[in-house]
Amino acid sequence: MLESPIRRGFDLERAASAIEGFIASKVRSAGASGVVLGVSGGVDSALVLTLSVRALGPSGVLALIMPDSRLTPPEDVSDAKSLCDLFGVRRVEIDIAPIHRACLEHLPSSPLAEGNLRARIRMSLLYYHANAENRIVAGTGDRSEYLLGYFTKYGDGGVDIAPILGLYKTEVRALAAHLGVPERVARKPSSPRLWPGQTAEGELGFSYEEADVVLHRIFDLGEPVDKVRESNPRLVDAVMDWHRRTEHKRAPVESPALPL
Ligand SMILES: Nc1ncnc2c1ncn2[C@@H]1O[C@H](COP(=O)(O)OP(=O)(O)OC[C@H]2O[C@@H]([n+]3cccc(C(=O)O)c3)[C@H](O)[C@@H]2O)[C@@H](O)[C@H]1O
Ligand SMILES: Nc1ncnc2c1ncn2[C@@H]1O[C@H](COP(=O)(O)OP(=O)(O)OP(=O)(O)O)[C@@H](O)[C@H]1O
Ligand SMILES: [Mg+2]
Repeated sequence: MLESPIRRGFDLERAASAIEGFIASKVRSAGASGVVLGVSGGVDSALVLTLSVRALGPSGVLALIMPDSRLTPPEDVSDAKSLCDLFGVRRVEIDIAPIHRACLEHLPSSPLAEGNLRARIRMSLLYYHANAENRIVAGTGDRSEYLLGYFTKYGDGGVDIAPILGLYKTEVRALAAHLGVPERVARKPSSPRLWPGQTAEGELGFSYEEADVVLHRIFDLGEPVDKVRESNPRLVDAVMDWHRRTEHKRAPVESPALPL
């Protein structure tokens, strides 16, 4: 029996069945023909692809491979293609470089905004295909990214369903390997690849192995932050800083109460 690296007694096989049931039920209740998702060559999208195929069969899944040809490593594209071929899933490849370049002709320079624009272009292309083929957009965000707010609002965060939002990154890797995702993808260091040289752990300032333990103790076990802090104050402060700064990404859009 495969165990979660951080949660005792949490059975990843049963988690996989629950996620597969969720995907099938959401597609059914939406009256959709299946899901569409972006497949990057990274582990999160590889796992959602795997679970979606198990839930819906290959014909229920459409994969968009959306490299920016100026930035995306070619091995990511070949990993993404191989994964789709492994599962017999239809794949559409779209180079987003010309779209990104065309947008920026009209926009002032900002490295962060230019990076997030890539995620938002991908979201728009996913929704185009969702509309065109009566599919729903399957998100690939995991619990670590969600609690840290490590995603682009209305970019990779703009989705219809979030099948792996309950799994920490360390669990995503374990489950992906268990379900047959090739090791090189299951172990690939995470990166949004929104700008040159970007890695998730480099930008966050800590590893997912470190963060997941802290997040689990605080958000699942309900331990007081001050108690968790005793083990490693700098780490816990850094993790909670990401969490607090991104509260707005997890909250419903706010509107004023009107004096009616
Ligand atoms: N208090 C508040 N209440 C309501 N809205 C608020 C707000 N503060 C900012 N905002 C809005 O949010 C915007 C900032 O959020 P956002 O646009 O997301 O931008 P931001 O969080 O600054 O950047 C996105 C982060 O997610 C990372 N990322 C992106 C994509 C994928 C992955 C990955 O894991 O692969 C990671 C990326 O590397 C970067 O660190 C502001 O421009 C503003 O519009
Ligand atoms: N080149 C790409 N082609 C298709 N989809 C992409 C591409 N880059 C990013 N995406 C979409 O955006 C999502 C968020 O990117 P992110 O990097 O967090 O996920 P990942 O690459 O699947 O895994 P990891 O977080 O471990 O790198 C991806 O899972 C995928 O759905
Ligand atoms: Mg990635």
